[in-house]
Amino acid sequence: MAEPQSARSNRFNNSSKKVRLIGKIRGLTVKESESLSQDSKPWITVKHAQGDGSSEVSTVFLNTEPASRRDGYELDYCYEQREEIGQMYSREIQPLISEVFDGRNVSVIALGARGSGKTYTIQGCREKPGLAVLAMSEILSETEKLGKSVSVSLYELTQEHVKDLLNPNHPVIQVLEDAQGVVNLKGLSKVSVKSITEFHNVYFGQANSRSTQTKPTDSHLSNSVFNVDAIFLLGYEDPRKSCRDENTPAESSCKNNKLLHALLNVISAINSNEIRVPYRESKLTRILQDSLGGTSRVLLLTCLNPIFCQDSLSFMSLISRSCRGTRQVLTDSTNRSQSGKINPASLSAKKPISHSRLLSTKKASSKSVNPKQDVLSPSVDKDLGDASATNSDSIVQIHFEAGTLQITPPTPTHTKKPTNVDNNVLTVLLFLYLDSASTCDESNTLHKKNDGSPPLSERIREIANNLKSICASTPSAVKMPEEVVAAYNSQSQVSYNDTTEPKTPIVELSSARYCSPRGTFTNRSSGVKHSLVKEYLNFLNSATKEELKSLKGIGDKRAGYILELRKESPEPFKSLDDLQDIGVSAKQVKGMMKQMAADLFN
Ligand SMILES: Nc1ncnc2c1ncn2[C@@H]1O[C@H](COP(=O)(O)OP(=O)(O)OP(=O)(O)O)[C@@H](O)[C@H]1O
Repeated sequence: MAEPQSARSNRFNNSSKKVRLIGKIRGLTVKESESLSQDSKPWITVKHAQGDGSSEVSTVFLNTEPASRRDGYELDYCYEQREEIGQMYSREIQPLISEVFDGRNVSVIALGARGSGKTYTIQGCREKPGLAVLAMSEILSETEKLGKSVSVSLYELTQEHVKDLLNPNHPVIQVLEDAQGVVNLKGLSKVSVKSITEFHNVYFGQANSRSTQTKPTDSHLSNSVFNVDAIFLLGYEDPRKSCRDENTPAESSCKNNKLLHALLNVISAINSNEIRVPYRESKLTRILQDSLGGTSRVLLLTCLNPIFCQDSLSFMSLISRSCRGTRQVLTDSTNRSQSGKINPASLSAKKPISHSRLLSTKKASSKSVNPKQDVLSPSVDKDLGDASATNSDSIVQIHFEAGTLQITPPTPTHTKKPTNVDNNVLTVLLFLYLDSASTCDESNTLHKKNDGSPPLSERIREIANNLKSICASTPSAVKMPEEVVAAYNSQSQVSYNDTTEPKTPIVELSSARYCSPRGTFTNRSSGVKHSLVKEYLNFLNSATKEELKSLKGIGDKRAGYILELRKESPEPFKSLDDLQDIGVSAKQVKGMMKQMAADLFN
């Protein structure tokens, strides 16, 4: 089943893309097969063709209502229903594993709507192992040959908190960044695995193996450890749908989609070679920073439902936008900001683009650079026997972080970034699971009226009063003594009448805005705005927990999280953008600032 090594290497080494985007249309379940009539046409069709150079491309057509409309999206390759997981593995994953052993980080990220086959593809079941299990099997075999060992960590990301699932108490793990910018999950448990059975036991959550082997520092991991991360995200859901669906908390969907958007924004930025990659948008992307950036390879696997699914359609559109810097699928420019960043608010209104538009966009921007990839994602919290029995809300994503043969030995702190030198150590295996039960409680309180007297408001009011008094005590016109005016006029071509403030003749302001009353007012207002923002950030960087809680939009959890961030870095809030790290959106920030400014006049 495996391809020859030369063929495998070519597929990746010749690629200049940073992110490889592939699709997989899942097979039909028995129930689906029974319910489909013989003559029903598939809603997805795929056309394979030769792309630029020797690469192949697949165009995925989604037949939507009305029946005449067909939307096409271009992927690097799309695996059809008949194509087995084993084929995908040997074409896509196996070559990456070789690269992992050559020292490159690789991420495989599976995304898709509910029921699109992510779990089946990544995790599989005992009879039909998925990509992650096949990959682990190969990694174990390779590391054994090299005399290395593999260890596993398992964690979940809930409401931006990382919890250690291998510790029975599920403690919250701190995400720390050291002076070199290396992200560490402090104290995360690791379990050594020597066989695929042991891996299964850990991966599928068998309690015995967890309770007996979990220690943050495991002595037999001290010298020969291979590092793999697995990330499991929740499935994408169209926000409009979750609002109508009583079984799906809209907040949960919104929170999960936010993480997905943050991830896709990062991928988009990487893909477009942007200088600033927004890793700080979420804890997820901060954790993944080392796995996605640099020379890492990223394989994005989009899973598709074989039966019409609105979420799959929306998701295709979303994913195509995030990857358009490299591979052009159809893109909808109306849903993107100028920077190319995905605007979460626009996602519910996405409109797939026509095929012709897609193809023309592609021509314009199909040049890309180094690809990267990382891991695979399995679902983690349910019985292992049947993929369908696993977590129901999944999107996505597994991620194998690959180390290199020369990596520093693991310490009690899990170090994700492979370093380059001396020790014969690969790295660790992590699993990350995003909790579908997360809520947006705190963000919902952002605009609620708070009866307390926020200390920050008081401080801002004080600043405003000081500014007012300064303005009031500064006359707009100063009457100059006559002798001064006369002396000045005698030396200058410029003459002043006796009611004007002295001015320096050589200074000419380029715009009337600066000297008009309106201009002066605008300048002063922006100064006040700047002071207000600065004071607000100072406050977040220095206030006590109780003081923080007196602010609108900051509850107990968020205040606690701010204190955590301050432990990681003394001044975590340098701009209002940094508030996104505590789950406050740009829109909410704006609302808070407006409210604060309005409070000054109350
Ligand atoms: N290739 C396939 N052949 C047959 N059945 C499949 C295939 N892929 C997936 N299925 C079945 O389709 C259903 C949905 O798949 P799966 O649970 O993997 O989707 P998912 O994307 O992980 O769903 P969720 O987001 O709800 O977790 C399951 O019953 C699974 O067994």
